[in-house]
Amino acid sequence: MQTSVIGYPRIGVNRELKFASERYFRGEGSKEQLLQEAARLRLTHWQVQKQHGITYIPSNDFSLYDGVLDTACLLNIIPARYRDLGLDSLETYYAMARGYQGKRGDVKALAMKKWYNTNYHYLVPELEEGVEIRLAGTKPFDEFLEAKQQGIRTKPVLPGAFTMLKLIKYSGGKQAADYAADMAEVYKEILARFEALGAEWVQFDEPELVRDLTAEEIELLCDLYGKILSAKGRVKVLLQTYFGDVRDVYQALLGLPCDGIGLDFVEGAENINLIHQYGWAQDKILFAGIVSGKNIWRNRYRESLDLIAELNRWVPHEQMVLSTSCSLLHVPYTVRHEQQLGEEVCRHLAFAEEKLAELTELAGLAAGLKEIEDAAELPEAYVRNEALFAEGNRAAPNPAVRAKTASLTAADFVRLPAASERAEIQRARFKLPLLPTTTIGSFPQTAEVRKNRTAYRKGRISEEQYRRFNQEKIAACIALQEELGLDVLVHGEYERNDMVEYFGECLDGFLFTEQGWVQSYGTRCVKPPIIWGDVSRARPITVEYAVYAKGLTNKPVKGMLTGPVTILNWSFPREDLPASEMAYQIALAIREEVLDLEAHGIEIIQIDEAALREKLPLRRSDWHCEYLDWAIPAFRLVHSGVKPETQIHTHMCYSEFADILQEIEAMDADVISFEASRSDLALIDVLQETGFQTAVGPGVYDIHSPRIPGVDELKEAILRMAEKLPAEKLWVNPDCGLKTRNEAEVRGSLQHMVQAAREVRKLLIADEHRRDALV
Ligand SMILES: CN1c2c(nc(N)[nH]c2=O)NC[C@@H]1CNc1ccc(C(=O)N[C@@H](CCC(=O)N[C@@H](CCC(=O)N[C@@H](CCC(=O)O)C(=O)O)C(=O)O)C(=O)O)cc1
Ligand SMILES: N[C@@H](CCS)C(=O)O
Ligand SMILES: [Zn+2]
Repeated sequence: MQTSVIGYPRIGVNRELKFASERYFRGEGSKEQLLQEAARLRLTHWQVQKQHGITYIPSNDFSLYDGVLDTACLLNIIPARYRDLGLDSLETYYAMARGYQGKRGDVKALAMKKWYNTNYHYLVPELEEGVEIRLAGTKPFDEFLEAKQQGIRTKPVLPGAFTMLKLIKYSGGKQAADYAADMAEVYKEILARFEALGAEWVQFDEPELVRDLTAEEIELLCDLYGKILSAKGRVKVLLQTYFGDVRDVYQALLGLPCDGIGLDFVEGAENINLIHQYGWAQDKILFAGIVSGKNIWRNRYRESLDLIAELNRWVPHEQMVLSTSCSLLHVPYTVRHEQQLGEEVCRHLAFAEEKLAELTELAGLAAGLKEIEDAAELPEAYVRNEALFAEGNRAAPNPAVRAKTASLTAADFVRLPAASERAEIQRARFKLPLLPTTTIGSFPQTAEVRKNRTAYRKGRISEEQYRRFNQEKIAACIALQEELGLDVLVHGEYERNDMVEYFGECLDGFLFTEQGWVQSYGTRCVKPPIIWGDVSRARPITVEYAVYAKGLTNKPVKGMLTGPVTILNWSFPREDLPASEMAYQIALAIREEVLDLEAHGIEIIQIDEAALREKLPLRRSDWHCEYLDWAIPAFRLVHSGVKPETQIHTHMCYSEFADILQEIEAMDADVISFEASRSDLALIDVLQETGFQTAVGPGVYDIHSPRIPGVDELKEAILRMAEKLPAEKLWVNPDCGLKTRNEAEVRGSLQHMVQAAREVRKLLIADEHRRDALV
């Protein structure tokens, strides 16, 4: 049986692409050096897949920043404000990705959004009226040729036309359907070019097909592909779906003149039922996504072979290719470099490279499926795999933890008194000014901050030296915030490598990797911890630094924690427990930390739920039973035990919140900060329309861009907020933590933010007085 990989990680085992890009951004490395490193990585990735015997190796899955942005540029979808900078194509690309502030102008970056239900973020293409969709680049063709020159005939991969049309933000009056004909023309041209270059297969990624689709959307899909495939020559087209099932379009897909359909059997359990119900098409190859592209656990061959056997009832062997369930972008490179985890753990793990081996091994076993059923002696690979799973529970259950989650009652999820009553108590306690200013938690994770951590980890400095350094940073951070005049301060999170990995390291039940990097956006990566056993808190985690920071100022200092849903969503979860049980275990551990902070005099505690929206099922019909019914209670469980006067904040980033505002309100926090700036503060309209009650801080500027927002721009943002929402419920803050920025950028931006808040505050108070005088 043949094998296919949907996409491969690209940042580099040692994050080489990140470092080369950031050197280039700082002006320390040339464009040639960056492009050379990129080419080296592409070759390495193709070679490793070839060595593992993968039949269909992807190309154009590589990106210097983001694949959707690459495709927007390829299709000429570049807003005028970036074109007008008059930069070369690479610099224009980075201006769209990161914003630009320099001699040629001052423009914000494109909006950034979560890539479906993952922790990867893509740049939202923006199509202005009058911009012609046309083929305006050669990247996919260049990379195909680059691989071909190395003797590897790849399967080029691009986001499909339907998905692109759905992801684009239309800034004129037109809509997706208005561009269908132009889009189809370009995709036809792309196919013709690949045909001429000698490609056998081209993969169009269509994850939009796993969402709920209307009749018009299905019509748009059929219309698009009817056109794109109408003049197709020999080159074969694979419509690749992932992250769910295609229940709304399965029959329509069978009717399209494509050559292959990729279905996800890991996250799309319903896909097998669709095949049962409607059969398969004789003219199509099934790319069966059976090896998970999201988890880091070994594939259980027996179950996969059972699934293949089941599929074989409708799809003959020769019409089936074994595939990953989605791109391997979402898992780390390889277990080989993990020195600390130990063999007894590592043998259960499969990162990208190990998944390549699994694909090939499984394909070999699947080819002899009949023999496995009949054989007296089972193949060695099969026996080895079964033995691994026969080891049983990897970590024994922790009876104390299980007893706690089992004895939870409804009252444990309710904070008293009601939010409105708490708001009064807290107003009297904190006496904060109108439009209080604060930040989201982290301050710059500079090279020296990381060096300090690395030095401590490697035993080059003592624990005391390590802590002293962090204390000095905290003291400087508090001094800076006082100097800038912020109202609610933070300690800066200098002790944390990452808001989730850090808690993973401090809680029992988690494992963490040394090299398990996964790209989150652009050059930024995370190392998700692994949930291995039952989770509990062995000792206080954040109290010491929080108390230290509080002792340095008379202003309130927010304690800073990561919430259970985010810790769970940004970790690699175990698969032998329901998500709700894992979430409640983590919630109980973080609850202990909340109560400890409160007991040590921390009056405001922020519990970040940055990832709350991320794992919301892609289909609305699945939202409650599968997710929100435990995710919201898990958050409530964390803070329900605090006193009325303790102010609980939460923070969420990079999501579309409009459709779950009711549930967000039900989290019952006292204050919520949202990402809003990069989506043009559109959220505040929805907050207004829905009469959102919780106090909010819709981020007033985008922290992911190095540009420093001007005072006027910030005033305008705050005024827009104050026009729509009651000023006494508004907070002023950046849209996320400041860890990715440098100190000069932070100082400049916060200075402007505080000044803008003060000026708007004055205006509002003057307005109020004027109104009072009139009355
Ligand atoms: C809010 N976001 C987060 C998401 N997911 C998370 N798990 N965490 C998040 O905060 N998803 C949505 C957004 C995404 N945003 C970001 C923002 C920034 C980063 C980021 O900066 N990542 C860092 C890596 C962070 C880290 O773990 N650093 C470690 C390791 C540092 C290191 O490289 N050490 C070197 C030596 C360095 C030296 O000596 O100078 C080494 O050990 O070899 C640490 O600080 O200890 C990044 O660099 O990409 C991610 C997501
Ligand atoms: N407190 C975290 C939240 C990021 S989503 C930070 O400031 O980095
Ligand atoms: Zn955030």
